[in-house]
Amino acid sequence: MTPIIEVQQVNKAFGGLRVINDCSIQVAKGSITGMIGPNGAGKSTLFNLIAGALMPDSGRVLLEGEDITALSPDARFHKGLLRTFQIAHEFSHMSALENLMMVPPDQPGETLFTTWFKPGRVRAHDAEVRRRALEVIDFIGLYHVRNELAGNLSGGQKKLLELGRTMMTDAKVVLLDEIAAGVNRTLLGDLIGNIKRLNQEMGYTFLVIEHDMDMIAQLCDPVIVLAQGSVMMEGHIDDVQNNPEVIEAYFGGSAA
Ligand SMILES: Nc1ncnc2c1ncn2[C@@H]1O[C@H](COP(=O)(O)OP(=O)(O)OP(=O)(O)O)[C@@H](O)[C@H]1O
Repeated sequence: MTPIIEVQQVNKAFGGLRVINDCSIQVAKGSITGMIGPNGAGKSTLFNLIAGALMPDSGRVLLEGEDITALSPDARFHKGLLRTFQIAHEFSHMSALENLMMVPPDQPGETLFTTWFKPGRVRAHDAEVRRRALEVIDFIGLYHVRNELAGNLSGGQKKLLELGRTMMTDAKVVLLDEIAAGVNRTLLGDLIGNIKRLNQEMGYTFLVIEHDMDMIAQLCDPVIVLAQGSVMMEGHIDDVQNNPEVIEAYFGGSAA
């Protein structure tokens, strides 16, 4: 396999609490890799380390073989590594289509952060951006609500819109953090279908943190199990779910 993301012997502590413990993972290019683990296992922390929101105390993060450990989240975003964001409060009063148009594909000097908070800087009426946004909104099945305010969309529709925002960029790897939470079953089916299409038709690699085992089973292979900040096992979901150590980590002791 060709890794697109490599986490090499990463450690991270908050105060005295060691949350990521000599952790190494590889995400294969073209895969939809799942990450599961009991509450507090360090999944979100690891995501933040990969996305650049946190710096490791030691160890390295590589994207396509390049050491990106010292890069900011913006720099990683421009290299095609991104995570979905909840629709920010400020943008809930804009239409679904406009929300997509706020994400410029590749404008030097513009970042997700600056476009999010300085909408005036974005050429929102650019015909090319609009054309792309219309394509994307059609792809994610929200064409019929394109002019609805984002704030009025259902929880599931918002998740689809978040996924659509990644399509306004030249994403290579998308980190999805609990995207199924609060989404009804019908829209969850749409979400899973879209993630698969983005993977198969557009070559996106996904790393997915999810508590919803159904979604993991339908979507992810392989699945990485994180426990106490390091990898407990990695494999097909069937093997993971039948592994006694994993069952113990989830259901034994005080773990949720
Ligand atoms: N900024 C922080 N400062 C201090 N402790 C933190 C910080 N972020 C996370 N932690 C602690 O690190 C541990 C791992 O948290 P993390 O959110 O990464 O786990 P998780 O596997 O994503 O859990 P969950 O499934 O509940 O979301 C927890 O004990 C948490 O309290």
